[in-house]
Amino acid sequence: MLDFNNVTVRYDEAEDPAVDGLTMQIAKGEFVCVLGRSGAGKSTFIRTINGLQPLTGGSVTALGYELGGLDQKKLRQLRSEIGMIFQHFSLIPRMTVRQNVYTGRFGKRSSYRNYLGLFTEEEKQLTSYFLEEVGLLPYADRRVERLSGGQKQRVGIARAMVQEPSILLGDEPVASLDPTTSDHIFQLLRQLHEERELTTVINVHDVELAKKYASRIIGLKQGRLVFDGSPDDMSKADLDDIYE
Ligand SMILES: Nc1ncnc2c1ncn2[C@@H]1O[C@H](COP(=O)(O)OP(=O)(O)OP(=O)(O)O)[C@@H](O)[C@H]1O
Repeated sequence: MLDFNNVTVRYDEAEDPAVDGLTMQIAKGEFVCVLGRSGAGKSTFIRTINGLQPLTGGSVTALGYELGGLDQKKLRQLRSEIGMIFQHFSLIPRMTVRQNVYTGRFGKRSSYRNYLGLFTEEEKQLTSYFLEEVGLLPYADRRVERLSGGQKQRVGIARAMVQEPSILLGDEPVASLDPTTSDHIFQLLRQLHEERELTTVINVHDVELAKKYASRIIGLKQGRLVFDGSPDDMSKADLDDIYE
């Protein structure tokens, strides 16, 4: 499903690489949480999966395609298979909940249809279905700027899901939310992960959330893999090593 082969990313002028020779595979159906200190390379790693982050060395293969070697059309097609949710939601505040969720379909449609805002009956139903799944159907016509942080992230999740992705990525999706809301969001993500048979990779700062919801935990430190195992395998010493 995802294959990382000696992946290295070095930003211009940085002394050390942000991701340093990462080699591993992620299989279909895994729910992976990525842990690490601030600056450990988690966001950079996540962004290599949808081709947002150019590599300095190595290769990433997603769904059988090596990301580095794709033309624009194929890259767009592959990206439409990969949903992403963000820490700061990345929504359009003045648009309604439903309009924001529709934008998740854009990668799957012609620019012409996007420009005219033409949506098929099936796309409308899909949008309503996921708004119901995330508990926001009653808010469908409300502007996003009038929602709470937790509700905004539910919009972000619905937007990713209408894309009908096979892979779901999350870059600190609960870092701006309180602990109870964060737990509810993870519960929802895990539920959708099972229902839609996704492969999920999420960066998270909260170790307890990772232990509760992940099937596999990856620990990064200075861009290197220092832990890779199930939540049950992760000892206090492993955690100390990741965060020291
Ligand atoms: N656009 C950039 N240009 C230069 N250096 C960058 C850039 N983005 C990240 N870095 C550096 O790369 C390293 C890894 O950053 P990254 O954002 O991937 O870490 P992170 O683990 O996601 O951190 P955080 O938890 O704070 O979001 C850091 O040293 C950071 O300063």
